Amino acid sequence: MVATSDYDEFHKLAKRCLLTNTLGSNAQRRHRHHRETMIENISSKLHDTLKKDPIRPINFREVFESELFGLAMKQALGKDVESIYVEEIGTLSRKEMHKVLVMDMMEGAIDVDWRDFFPYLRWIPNKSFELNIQRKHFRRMALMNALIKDQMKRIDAGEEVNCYLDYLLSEAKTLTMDQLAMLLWETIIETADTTLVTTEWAMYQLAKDTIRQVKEENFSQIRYLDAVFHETLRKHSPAPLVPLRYVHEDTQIGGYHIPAGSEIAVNIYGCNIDKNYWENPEEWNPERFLDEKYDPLDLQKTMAFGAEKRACAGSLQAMLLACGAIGRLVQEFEWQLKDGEEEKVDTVGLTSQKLHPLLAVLKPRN
Ligand code: HEM
Repeated sequence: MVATSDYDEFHKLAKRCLLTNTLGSNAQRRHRHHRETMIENISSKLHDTLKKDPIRPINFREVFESELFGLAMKQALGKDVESIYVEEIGTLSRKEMHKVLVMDMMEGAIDVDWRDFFPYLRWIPNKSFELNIQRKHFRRMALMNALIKDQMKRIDAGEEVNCYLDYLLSEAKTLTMDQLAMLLWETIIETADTTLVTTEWAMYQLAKDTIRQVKEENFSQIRYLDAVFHETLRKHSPAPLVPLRYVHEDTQIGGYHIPAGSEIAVNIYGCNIDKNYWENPEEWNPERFLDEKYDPLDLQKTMAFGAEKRACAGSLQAMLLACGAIGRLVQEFEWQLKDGEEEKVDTVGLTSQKLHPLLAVLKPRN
């Protein structure tokens, strides 16, 4: 039997808390004002920039990334912190915090240790690799601890905010400080990365799409927005590989013998562009999801969120954030790629982010 990844008591506690306070449907309803503020801020930043220079291409990522990080911080800690003094590393601005908590960790996840390709040489030290990972981990933990301590002062002063930190402190009292820091950090990095990647690819596809001539009316239809979201996830899966699954017993898959003790990964990207399943899989075509065979409420139309017990806990949040932003941005502006942008489809990093940030020329619609 191939079991899903280990699913122990700690994992169950963590996932239950995360869904109850932050990512489940009731929780997402409570966090609606954060989403509305985020989209409002993005819209006014874009309008302000265009007022100053209407023909200058906009770097969409710069605006969206900063606002999404703010939402992640509010959801996790109750506050979008502008700067913080961390005893071990000094004072960090908001941009530096984003680097320590998100960018450095995403880079670290794909750092290659050459010894993985030559396991019999594992005894040779690879000091620079190890030091680099340790340094990133050290900075992340130091910053998370400082952020938590700061917010604990607020909580001790009797101020209650509906955020994940407050919830964990009152409902999961057995957590160690390190566990608390890691659980909070996990929601920050997951909120701040994959949703950005998906929204940026969706806006690229929409801005490029001269055939469909993106119409404002389409985007007041939830069904069309949903189709754009899922088609973007299919074509540009931000998690191309599902985390490893541990094989508990000898088994057969697709004619291959898989011995107990192996670890296997599922190629999500492969499933999402499989010609046996999708018609013209290379084409970005949201209309395919308007077919009645797809339930608009089903978040698992593609393999992008994984499957079974370990399936993504944040799929609802990702959908609400991305669809909310895409709908509003298309209703407010006409989008056109800057000349030469069309060919820029290379990806980078663990989550297949667009290598070149999307540059588009925007025109406010009345
Ligand atoms: C478009 C956006 C996203 C995509 C494509 C995505 C994809 C995935 C995938 C493929 C997995 C692994 C599933 C498996 O092992 O079967 C996963 C796990 C997870 N994701 Fe997401 N994710 C997204 C957004 C988010 C967001 C916004 C959050 C929350 C802040 C989140 C939280 C999680 C968590 C907590 C897990 C681990 C679940 C577990 O181990 O039980 N994800 N995600």
